[in-house]
Amino acid sequence: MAQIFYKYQGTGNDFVMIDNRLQTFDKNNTKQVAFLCDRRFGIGADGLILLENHSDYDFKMVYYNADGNESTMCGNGGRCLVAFAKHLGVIKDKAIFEAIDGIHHATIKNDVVSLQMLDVDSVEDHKTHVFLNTGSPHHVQFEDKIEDFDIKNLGAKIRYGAPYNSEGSNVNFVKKISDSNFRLRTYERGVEDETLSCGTGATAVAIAMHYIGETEKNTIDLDVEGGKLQVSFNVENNSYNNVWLIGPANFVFKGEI
Ligand SMILES: N[C@H](CCC[C@H](N)C(=O)O)C(=O)O
Repeated sequence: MAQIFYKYQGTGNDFVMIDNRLQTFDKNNTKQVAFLCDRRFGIGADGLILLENHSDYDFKMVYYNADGNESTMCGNGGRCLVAFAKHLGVIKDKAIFEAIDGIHHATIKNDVVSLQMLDVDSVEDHKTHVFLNTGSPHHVQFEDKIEDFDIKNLGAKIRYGAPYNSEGSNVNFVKKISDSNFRLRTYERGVEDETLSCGTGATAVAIAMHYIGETEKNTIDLDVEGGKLQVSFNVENNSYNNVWLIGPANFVFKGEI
């Protein structure tokens, strides 16, 4: 029987989306997920996301990186899943759903999705870089030549090197434009390449810049390769809460294999 696949993208971070409310998708078939995400032999995407039923919330999110392995929270993917849920009629203009890192609230207006991210209570300032977890692990460091540097090699070296090693981390390179605007490029774990945008990465950069005193703003615009995201938060004695990731989430196509 043919399986229906959708494609959504949020500022260039793209995902194969599957309505798995009938639990028909083989979740243990890593090779099948990697095939579907393969940009030559398959549909092509940075990740694959299942929409599933949930007894207490609007739906459940299951996220896989392009390497086929289930992974931690995907901010852009969560935003795209809210748009997908609306398309399917599962929600109207707001959602509460469960993901691997907990419960998320979201709203959608036209094609813009606002997704509440988890609170961040621990930020590590290592001077050369900042490390924090915004639902996925993120290493953040400045890069003056952000428009032209070898992100794939430098990103891989950091991602596989100590202290991250095999578990790894996503790696974000940032340049300050103003107190309320930063540009970032991200090497993503599990894609093992640069992605045009990383939602948990943009969230990590915004919080990191505030934490190290690069800005006192709590609404920050993030320029990513695939567009623009906005992150807002409240701060209470170095704990970040009411954290929101805002940006477009667009339907690309529906097809079957
Ligand atoms: N590759 C990430 C998960 C997806 C993060 C990114 N796509 C986002 O929008 O947050 C990881 O394995 O930690």
